[in-house]
Amino acid sequence: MSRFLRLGVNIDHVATVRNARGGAHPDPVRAALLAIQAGADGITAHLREDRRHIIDRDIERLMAEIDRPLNFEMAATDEMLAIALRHTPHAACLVPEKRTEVTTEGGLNAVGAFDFLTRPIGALNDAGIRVSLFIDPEPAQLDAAKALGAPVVELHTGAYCDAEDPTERARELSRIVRAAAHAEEIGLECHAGHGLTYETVGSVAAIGTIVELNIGHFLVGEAIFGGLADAIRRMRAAMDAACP
Ligand SMILES: CC(=O)[C@@H](O)[C@H](O)COP(=O)(O)O
Ligand SMILES: NCC(=O)COP(=O)(O)O
Repeated sequence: MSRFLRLGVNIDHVATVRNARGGAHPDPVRAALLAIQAGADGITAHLREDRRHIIDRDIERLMAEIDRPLNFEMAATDEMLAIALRHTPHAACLVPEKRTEVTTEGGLNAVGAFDFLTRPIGALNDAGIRVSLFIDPEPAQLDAAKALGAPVVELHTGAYCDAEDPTERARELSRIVRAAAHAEEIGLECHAGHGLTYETVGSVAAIGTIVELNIGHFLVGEAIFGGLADAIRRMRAAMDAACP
């Protein structure tokens, strides 16, 4: 039997389209419910400090209306920590944020921001929220995550997905493979995500120590052409086909 790899569907960019007109349509919570029906094992939503896509009310509604784990992506700020502690989602994934970036450009610097991260990680752990750190696939970052008491890391797959040159893509994939092996060696649960597509997902899904993938932007884009449920089912099939 193949191993089970969870698919978390990120609905941020349903909210991007909604916010383009400032109204209520398309509703990201409706998208989350549809994603679950289509096979999502969890929902991921990133409440950015500038609220460019997901807004506070979306998080309140997701907590009330979905019956699958919510992975709440957040910057490690006092404001976001208070929101996480108020809602107590299943998981909180700490991500770096820059106001001017178009998307999350790199991983959290768990090594450099070690002292700064100690308090929010401790508070989330104490509240029973499963803490994950969104980091680049670097062993030193995983070691810092472990030392900080985070039980989970999510490896940033953006550099691998964005690489156009096959040699560079292979190099980026090996970094992910090595980091995922290191996660198992030091006892961290390993997730991955960012920029994954039908084309790039297989090589990451094939890494046996990764147990969850979080995928959003590509699925929302594909939904324009064939519907969200169909895109999720195709992604699930691509993951299953690659699972050892
Ligand atoms: C941390 C991460 O990877 C997600 O937040 C996702 O990329 C969607 O949000 P943005 O596109 O706004 O970064
Ligand atoms: N943490 C990664 C995520 O949730 C989805 O990233 P993307 O597929 O929207 O790039």
